[in-house]
Amino acid sequence: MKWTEKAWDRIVPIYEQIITMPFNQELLQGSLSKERFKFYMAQDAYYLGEFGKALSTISGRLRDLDQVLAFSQFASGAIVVERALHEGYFKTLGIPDQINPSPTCLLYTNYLLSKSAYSNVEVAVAAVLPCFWIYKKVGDHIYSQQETVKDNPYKNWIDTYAGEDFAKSVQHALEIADQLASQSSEKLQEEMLEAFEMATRLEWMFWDSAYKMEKWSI
Ligand SMILES: Cc1ncc(C[n+]2csc(CCO)c2C)c(N)n1
Repeated sequence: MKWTEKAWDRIVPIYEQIITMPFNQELLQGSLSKERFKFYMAQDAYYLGEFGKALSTISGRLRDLDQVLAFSQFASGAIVVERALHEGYFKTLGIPDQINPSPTCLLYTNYLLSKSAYSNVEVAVAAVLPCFWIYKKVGDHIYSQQETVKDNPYKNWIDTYAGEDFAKSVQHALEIADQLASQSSEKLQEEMLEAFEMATRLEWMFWDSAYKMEKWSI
């Protein structure tokens, strides 16, 4: 069994809950409040910048040059989306340039930055994988259902991760994770699974915190 198959099996219960979260249901229906979407967008822009840095760090730590190149392309992909948000949604929604991360956003980004710098690079790759894979799965799910909803105001955002190029990146990231896992000990593979599960949980929390428009309690 491939490592990625084991990884998916492990997070199926979380994935099933992600699909039915109010944030994603309302995004799909087009009924999500503008306030919540705006909160999400601002936090996501912060997330994307930090995620891009984590991917760059991983890129520099990989040994195989094809993998180095792939991760540096993923990093620029994340920053390009961040820039596009700034040019587009930030202006139309009136989001300020300076974003203070919410507790969950800071938790998730710092988790990824810390894994990318201080864990084995195999574990770091496993930690960033849910970002790709969960968005692909959730995106496909939403995309397949949204035909029923006319004039969804969030259509542009839903389309962001629906293209062929994104599908190829996800496939490539999965292949790299499997290549690395196949050269790793059982113990390291288990550590990779744990990081993958933790980051999946943090994806759930990121949507949940956007729906709640989470604030710092002090
Ligand atoms: C919280 C959060 N998690 C994942 C993504 C999706 N995403 C961000 S960068 C990237 C791949 C490289 O461009 C993908 C798939 C997001 N937008 N926000």
